[in-house]
Amino acid sequence: MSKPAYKRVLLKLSGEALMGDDPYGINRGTIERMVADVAEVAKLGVELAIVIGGGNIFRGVAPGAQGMDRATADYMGMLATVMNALALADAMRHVGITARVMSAIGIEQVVEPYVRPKALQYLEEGKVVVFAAGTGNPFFTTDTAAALRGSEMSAEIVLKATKVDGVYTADPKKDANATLYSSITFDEAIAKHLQVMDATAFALCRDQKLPIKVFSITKPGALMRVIMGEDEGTLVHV
Ligand SMILES: Nc1ncnc2c1ncn2[C@@H]1O[C@H](COP(=O)(O)OP(=O)(O)OP(=O)(O)O)[C@@H](O)[C@H]1O
Ligand SMILES: O=c1ccn([C@@H]2O[C@H](COP(=O)(O)O)[C@@H](O)[C@H]2O)c(=O)[nH]1
Repeated sequence: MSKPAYKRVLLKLSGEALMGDDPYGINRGTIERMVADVAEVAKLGVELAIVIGGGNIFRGVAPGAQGMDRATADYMGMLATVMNALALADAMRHVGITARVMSAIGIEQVVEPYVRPKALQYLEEGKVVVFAAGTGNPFFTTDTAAALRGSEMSAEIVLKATKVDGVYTADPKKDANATLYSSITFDEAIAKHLQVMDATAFALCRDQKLPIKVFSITKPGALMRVIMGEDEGTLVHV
């Protein structure tokens, strides 16, 4: 069997994808399918650092957050990612994968704080590290957290596992004529205002020369094909 294309990756898992067909929250079957994909990769010996989004929970509370102070709402969003991270780590435990959750905001009774050398040690030990609470700062996103933690962990690539199968000329959920890029430069993605990731995340990855692969988390076998270096999704590069 051929070898994985990467030794260490930063996997950004869509929070919104976790709700499956439910209106919000965590769909059991969906998280189990995601974890099965992750477990397959972890068992190959690929070091996995994961950042999880919060759209599945935050979308549920968003109507109540209307008119709120932005920073307060953002802290609520970050807390949503902590819940997802705990659920993800627990689902991994069920399939025999050891995961450690590290939070960017201090809630030490619940999860350990993010400490870079400790996270690196866990990865070297073969544990999956789930980074919760994004960057720990309001006005950012978990995509930027993925770019940040990917850089800090010296990952070879950021894998954005989302609800669409790559980067399109426009949002494919809104424009039926949008076409898929097989690759695109960071500068082009930023200049064209492609909203699949925020510009801060693109800019940080560009400056760190950290490529991004955007692919579908719902497409069976897509994560494994990406890990094996096969043609899947869109590569965003310098
Ligand atoms: N040019 C584009 N190409 C592809 N997707 C795009 C584009 N523009 C906008 N999108 C939208 O971006 C979404 C993915 O990004 P988004 O950050 O919203 O979600 P996520 O990362 O999957 O979820 P979460 O934020 O909960 O983790 C896609 O579902 C798609 O509808
Ligand atoms: O560094 C961060 C990361 C996230 N947030 C807030 O959390 C929600 C959920 O994250 P998604 O990236 O949208 O999944 C986000 O909308 C922000 O409100 C943050 O403030 N800082």
